[in-house]
Amino acid sequence: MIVKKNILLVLNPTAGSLNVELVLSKTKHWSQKLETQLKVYKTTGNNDEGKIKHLLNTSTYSRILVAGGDGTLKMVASVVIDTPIILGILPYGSANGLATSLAIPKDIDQQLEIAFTKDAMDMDTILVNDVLCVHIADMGINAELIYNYEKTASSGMLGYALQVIPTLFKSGAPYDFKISINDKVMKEKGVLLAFANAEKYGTGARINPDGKINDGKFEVILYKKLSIREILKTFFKNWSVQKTSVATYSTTSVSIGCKKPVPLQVDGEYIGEFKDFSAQINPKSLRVAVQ
Ligand SMILES: Nc1ncnc2c1ncn2[C@@H]1O[C@H](COP(=O)(O)OP(=O)(O)OP(=O)(O)O)[C@@H](O)[C@H]1O
Repeated sequence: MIVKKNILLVLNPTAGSLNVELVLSKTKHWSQKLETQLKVYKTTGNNDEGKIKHLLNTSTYSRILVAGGDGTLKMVASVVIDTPIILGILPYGSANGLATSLAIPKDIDQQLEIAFTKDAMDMDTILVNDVLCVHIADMGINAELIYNYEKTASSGMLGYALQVIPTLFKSGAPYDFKISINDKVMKEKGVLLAFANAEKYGTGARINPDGKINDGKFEVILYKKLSIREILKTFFKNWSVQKTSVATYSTTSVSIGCKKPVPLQVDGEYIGEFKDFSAQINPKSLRVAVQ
């Protein structure tokens, strides 16, 4: 008797750009073709994490395919972190930060081929103030922008762009940062300080050109200045800031103290305002199928 591999599809029916019927029928088709046993779990927004943990306790799954946005992906990642289970990404959110950095294609059949059949990359994750970060976290002006965007009913990139100017008017930036890396302490002023595991934001803007998601390190990137023009340019793929206004440190951990509370966002989600920050790498902690 052939024992079929168990595959779990976690699908968020409310995610930004998801066509539920299409994803379901294509995934079932690939599962039949590859002779796997498919279980579908549709999220409800109500204790999905607990219900997925329960499914994993009752059967052994070799892969979990995640159809949704960054929120759904993070929720599943937090369940499978430090386990051998491989994640397949079907990116259908309004912004798909990790998928952009991993160059997951737009075509559903190509996505499913990767998710079902390709080998896993063991990627690093970061813990930022005890919050799991798979992609990029930052403190300062971008987190203020995300906070203002989440407060309004607007959606999509335009809604986000419209918040740039009002955010800059109200902003608490520049901030005073005391950055401690190993035994070195640096006092710097800046408008944005990022903890970058990946190379690019979901928009495609390359914040961390030398960043590798599986090198056991992350980059602390300090933007000393950012003009309105430069912030607007972060919406475009070919964005790069002038080297003179940026300082980059590659590390496995950092702690940061601020004189006043600074807003923090992790993987596109606003977390809150803090005076003290810490970030540590969790090397090779998440297995993701890539091309
Ligand atoms: N059936 C559901 N009904 C309502 N909300 C849901 C449901 N399933 C999941 N959610 C909510 O969806 C959110 C996660 O959405 P996700 O991030 O995947 O998509 P998105 O918001 O379109 O994408 P992005 O994060 O890329 O902007 C969570 O807040 C979760 O609670």
